[in-house]
Amino acid sequence: MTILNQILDHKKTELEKLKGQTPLFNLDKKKRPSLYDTLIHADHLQVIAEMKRASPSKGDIAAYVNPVEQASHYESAGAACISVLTETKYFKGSYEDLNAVAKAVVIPVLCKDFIIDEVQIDYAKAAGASVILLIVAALSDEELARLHTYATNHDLEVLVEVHDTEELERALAINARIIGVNNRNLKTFEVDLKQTKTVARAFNRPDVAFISESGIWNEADAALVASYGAKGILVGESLMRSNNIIAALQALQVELKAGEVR
Ligand SMILES: O=C(O)c1ccccc1NCC(=O)[C@H](O)[C@H](O)COP(=O)(O)O
Repeated sequence: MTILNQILDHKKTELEKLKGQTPLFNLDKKKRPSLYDTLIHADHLQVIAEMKRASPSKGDIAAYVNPVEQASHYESAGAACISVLTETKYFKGSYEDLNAVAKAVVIPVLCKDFIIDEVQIDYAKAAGASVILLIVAALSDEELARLHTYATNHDLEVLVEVHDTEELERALAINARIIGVNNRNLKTFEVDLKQTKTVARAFNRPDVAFISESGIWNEADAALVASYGAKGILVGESLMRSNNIIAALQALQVELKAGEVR
């Protein structure tokens, strides 16, 4: 059984609990900038900086980091968005982390989870997210379209994650505006930044904000995926492990040159 299937099986068991409760979070509603607009108008690579305590591939990364401090460093270093992992069992995240970060920053906040049901979107919104993630590999076409519509009807932006060109076609079929290619193979955990190139070359849609996710460690990695056409990157582990978060994040914000090779 793949790790994705294990995570999704566990999610199904959690859904009943979520459905039996009402999400109660302390939040003053903020109007955050649009992640899509930021990406589309970018003149330098935009960083979605992730609050990631642990992962299935690496185990503990930074289990006891204070999410508010981490997010505040990200925001002051110029991050375009903060991604907060809310999955509990494998990533040690929570909706409480998301809510704490949402209260502390004014930039867009992404709820990074394995969403398979509307109730999770309700929790993400209630906790303060302005963006949610939908993973094409985790959903049927009908589920993907339904959850995408549900989120956008609730004033949320959606990052639609793909791993290959087949999944890209499925994302384009629901008119996804923000598409991210995950460079991590969820079966082997291998990371290959060339996945970004393969997917970028398969479409030419300047109206779609295209980002590259996972395995970005330094300026050279950032410049490489920018040269493939990425307007943004989603970065977790390298920033979580950095002892100079601000410098590390600023180095990733490389200039976007017009007419990058795709
Ligand atoms: O990170 C994992 O091990 C992982 C395993 C299975 C499913 C998802 C996983 N990660 C989620 C992510 O998409 C990453 O946290 C995100 O792209 C940042 O990646 P990185 O910069 O490599 O930490």
